[in-house]
Amino acid sequence: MSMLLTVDQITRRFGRKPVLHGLRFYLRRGEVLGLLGPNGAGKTTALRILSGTLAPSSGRVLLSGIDMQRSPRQAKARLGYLPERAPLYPDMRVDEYLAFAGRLRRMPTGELTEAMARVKAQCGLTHVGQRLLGRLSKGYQQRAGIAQALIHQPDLVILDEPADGLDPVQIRELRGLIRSIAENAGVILSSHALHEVQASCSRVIILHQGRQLHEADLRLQAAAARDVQVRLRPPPVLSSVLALPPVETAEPCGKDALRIRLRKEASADALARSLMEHGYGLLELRPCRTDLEQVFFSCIGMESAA
Ligand SMILES: Nc1ncnc2c1ncn2[C@@H]1O[C@H](COP(=O)(O)OP(=O)(O)OP(=O)(O)O)[C@@H](O)[C@H]1O
Repeated sequence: MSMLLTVDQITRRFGRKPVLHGLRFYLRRGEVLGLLGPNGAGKTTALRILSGTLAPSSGRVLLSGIDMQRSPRQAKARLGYLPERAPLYPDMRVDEYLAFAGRLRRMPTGELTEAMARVKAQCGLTHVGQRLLGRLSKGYQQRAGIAQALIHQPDLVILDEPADGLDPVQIRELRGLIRSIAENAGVILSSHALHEVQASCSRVIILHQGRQLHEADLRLQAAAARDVQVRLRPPPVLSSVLALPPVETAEPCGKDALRIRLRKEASADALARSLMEHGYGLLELRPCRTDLEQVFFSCIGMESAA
């Protein structure tokens, strides 16, 4: 996969106050990268720099190899951006708004009609084209904000706190929409909610006080969530455990104990049954902790139990 976005040692100061300290990361097409951090961590500032609406104090942003500062028009033509406060005009109808967004992107009329139908279908807006933006629910307003960011089929889509203020149903719909966007583009979103990033993103960067403190592949974390530790009597024979249907992988971890990764469709109950059917007594079976929550809270200097 080729590199879609390269962020190279970005810093930013406001007056004498440093707000970002040397951010460095990359993004590939098809990835959803989450910038996770508490309020004031620098997420919005970072996204504004990536979207070309704010200049960095130093460092470079390359989008498909195009330097954002040297060739801003070419670079911006390849990205769609939904700021923290969606740029909506309450007196515009959804169709008028999307047409306006397309004209700002200099799309020819013929192309625009097709593009509007496409983004409305993708964002679930087809039946509200004639509704005023100001009369839509927060969830639909957010969809309209995302639709304007997608109108020109960008390679990179940047969403600042897209789930903020949405109810649980709207959040679930948003997650589906983000997945559909990532089929054709790279996505970066910011959030202060760990569970939101875990649900939507393939990779996460934890930001705190403008510093990039941790980076993790969430697909590996998701697999790790299927890990359990078992202690068995008699002491387990690895090959016999590996042959059990619920088991994807197994490795010894201490006396009479194994760390087992369950197959996607398997449950811990099925594993327990299977082990007992094969003559093992179960002394212990417990889920292995995924450590992202612990890492997040230790990054921001709080205990995870807080
Ligand atoms: N235009 C500005 N002038 C001065 N300081 C600013 C400006 N914009 C942001 N800051 C400061 O930069 C720091 C990072 O702000 P930023 O909005 O990027 O954080 P954030 O992680 O997006 O927070 P939130 O989740 O609250 O939106 C904060 O201390 C903020 O007060």
